[in-house]
Amino acid sequence: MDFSTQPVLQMTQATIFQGESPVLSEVNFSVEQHEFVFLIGRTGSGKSSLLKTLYADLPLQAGHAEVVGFNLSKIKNSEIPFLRRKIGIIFQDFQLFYDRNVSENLAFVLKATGWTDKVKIKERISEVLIQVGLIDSLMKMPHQLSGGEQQRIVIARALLNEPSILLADEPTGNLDPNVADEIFKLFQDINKKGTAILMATHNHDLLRKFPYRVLKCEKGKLLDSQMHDVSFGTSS
Ligand SMILES: Nc1ncnc2c1ncn2[C@@H]1O[C@H](COP(=O)(O)OP(=O)(O)OP(=O)(O)O)[C@@H](O)[C@H]1O
Repeated sequence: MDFSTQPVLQMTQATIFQGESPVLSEVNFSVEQHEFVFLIGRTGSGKSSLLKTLYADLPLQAGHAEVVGFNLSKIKNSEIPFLRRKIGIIFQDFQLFYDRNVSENLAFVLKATGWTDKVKIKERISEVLIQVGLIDSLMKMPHQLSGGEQQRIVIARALLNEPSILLADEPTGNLDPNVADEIFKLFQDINKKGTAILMATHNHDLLRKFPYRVLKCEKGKLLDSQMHDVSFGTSS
């Protein structure tokens, strides 16, 4: 079987819950390996809840979802770290360890995901830092870096285990417009190298500038620009 033709994630008739309350229902969509997809919708419309369900932070209580080969209805707690190894997760707030330098922040993730060979750990850390343009910051503490640089480290951290998809929740939300553009370019480069991207954003400039596919949370449903006429104007 040629796995490159399999969608990297697929949801069928899913309901996204926060506790007992349904947030989105009849969710049907898939993302292919090469795709860059925006996720939009008003505040509180369910973007973060959908992303959290995809990385098994919220349980899938109804419907079907397959993410990087894991069936979310059947996933065991012990399997969740393996799911997250194949998904890179990027938040708006950086969640770096501020008492460890960049190298230690990245090494922590590698060790926690089963890497033991010190030489390989060092090599992989260098590779991802080169990819995000921050190899010179290897020994710096996070507070010595700008917001944009910290976000690059977070992206480097997400890339460590060569994920099939990056799930990004407002990754440019706290950054100046110029810095946000640079970070966005980095996501595009990563996508061109074959990693799918699903990015929640309120940034209408990005939506206007880049004609990627759009998923929109609206009135408890998920609209897909491949099938529906999705307007950007009401998504903030
Ligand atoms: N931890 C939680 N417990 C209970 N309800 C929650 C929780 N987090 C979010 N909700 C509710 O779920 C709904 C969807 O919220 P969610 O955070 O997914 O929206 P969002 O589209 O990501 O919003 P934003 O753009 O502001 O990040 C909202 O009604 C929200 O109040």
